[in-house]
Parts: sequence; structure tokens; C-alpha cells
Amino acid sequence: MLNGNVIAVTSGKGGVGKSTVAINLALTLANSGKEVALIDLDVYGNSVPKILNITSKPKTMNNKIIPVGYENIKVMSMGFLTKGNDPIIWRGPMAGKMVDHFLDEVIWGKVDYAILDMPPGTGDISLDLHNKLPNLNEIIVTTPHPNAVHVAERAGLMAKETNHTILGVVENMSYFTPSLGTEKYFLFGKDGGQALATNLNTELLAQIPICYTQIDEQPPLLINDSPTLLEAYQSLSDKISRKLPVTQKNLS
Ligand SMILES: Nc1ncnc2c1ncn2[C@@H]1O[C@H](COP(=O)(O)OP(=O)(O)OP(=O)(O)O)[C@@H](O)[C@H]1O
Repeated sequence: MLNGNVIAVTSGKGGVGKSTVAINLALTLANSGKEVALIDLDVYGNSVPKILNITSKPKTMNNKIIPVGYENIKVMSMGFLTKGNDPIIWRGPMAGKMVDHFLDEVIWGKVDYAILDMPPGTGDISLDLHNKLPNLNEIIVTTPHPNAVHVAERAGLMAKETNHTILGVVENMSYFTPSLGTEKYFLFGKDGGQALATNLNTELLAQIPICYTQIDEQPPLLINDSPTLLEAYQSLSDKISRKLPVTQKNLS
């Protein structure tokens, strides 16, 4: 059974960087000595195995699943259980059952922080989780773009309706700074994350810049690839550790 502080990383729209934020927050918390689980609950659009380049599959013991280790985090994803890039064609209740398995049937061991990469929006899986984990904490991810903010607000309102704790808002892809300059270019608009935080009566936890390398390379996705990302996520993870300290309960 999953234990520790459970943090759902959620958003309204897809593509705003929810998985990227969930993964980097998990890695940063783990680097500071915490026991961290990362659970990819984006059943239909899972991307954690691809981003982390994990090709191994989880093993089982006594009919329970052993999560896959990546650096010092324990990872579970729907992507581990499918063949190649096969699409998952399930109806809501089946997907809900898989979520139950991930929470109850995996040998998680001691966990200080469980980071859940949620599906975008307010669909069946989100609703199931809201009911299953009454003590859920939530981080709402948005870009500064007004459309993303508008849709993310719905995810925030769902968290409020179910009495979950909103830890705050992470604004991703906030701005772009060219490599030879210091000026910030607000490509997707400005202050959308702050507006969302104000509307939800919560805090803006971080503004994560658009990261890039050369035009013909992949953008750096992980803290290990970019000092800028590392700094942004260090500050985010410090804030989360202060808001949700590891208690004796988690150490048992
Ligand atoms: N700060 C950033 N700078 C540059 N690229 C980024 C940044 N954050 C995310 N990306 C890129 O944006 C794309 C979408 O990110 P990600 O998959 O994390 O979004 P998501 O919200 O989880 O999407 P979905 O809900 O569709 O799974 C990816 O290609 C990712 O590499």
C-alpha cells in the first residue's frame, strides 16, 4: 500500500509539461535524500518510461509488483505493461482498476513522497483518485497562456470541491532567454501562473523557463541536463519539503 505524502501533479490541458514537472520534482526530492515514488497515472497518454528512457519491465513477487528503479526513485507506469507503443483502449472502470493496482498491489516500501503524474483534465481517473485518496495534495501545472490557465482553473476547482490540499501552481514554459542574453521573452503571455494562483487562493510555487539547446537537439528535459532546470526544481522541491515535512509516520 502506498504511504507517505501523496502529491498529484495535475493540469487542465495536455502538453503543458505535467509529466516533465512530476519527473523533475521526483528526482530533485530524491537527490535531497528523500524516498520517492513516481507513479505515471496518465493511463492513455503515459510518457514517463519514454522521457526516462526506461526499457526494463517491473518484476513480480508473491503476485505483487516490484516497481522499476530509476536512479534513486521507484517508478510505475502503465507504459511498462504494454507492448511497445501499443495504444491503451480501455473504458473508464478498467483504467480505474489499474489505478487501484498501482496504489495497492505494488511493493512500494518506505515512501516519503509519492508523486502522481495525472492524466490531463477532470476525467474518470482523476475523479476516482479524488475519491480514493482523500488526503491528496495537488500541484497545478499551467503555461502562462490564458487558455491553459482557464482550463487549469477547472482542475483546481475540482481539487477544492473534493477538499484536497492545493500546494500551489507551477508555471511552466514561463519565458525564454537566449543563450547570449539575459532578457526574458514571454512567448506564451505573462503572469498567467500568478493569475491562476490568485484565483485558486494559493501560491505560485515556481516559474520554469523554456529550456533549449541547439536547434537540432532535443530540449533538455531533466535536471541533470540543465543547470537552469536544476535551480528551478531545487527551489520547488525545497518549498514542497517545507509544506509537507517528512513525519515519523512516513519513516515506519
Ligand atoms: N520548460 C520546458 N522547456 C522546454 N520544453 C518543455 C518544457 N517543459 C516541457 N517541455 C516539453 O513540452 C512537451 C510536453 O511536456 P509533457 O509531456 O511534460 O507535458 P504533459 O502536460 O505531461 O503532456 P500530456 O498531458 O500530453 O502527457 C514535451 O515535449 C516536453 O519536452
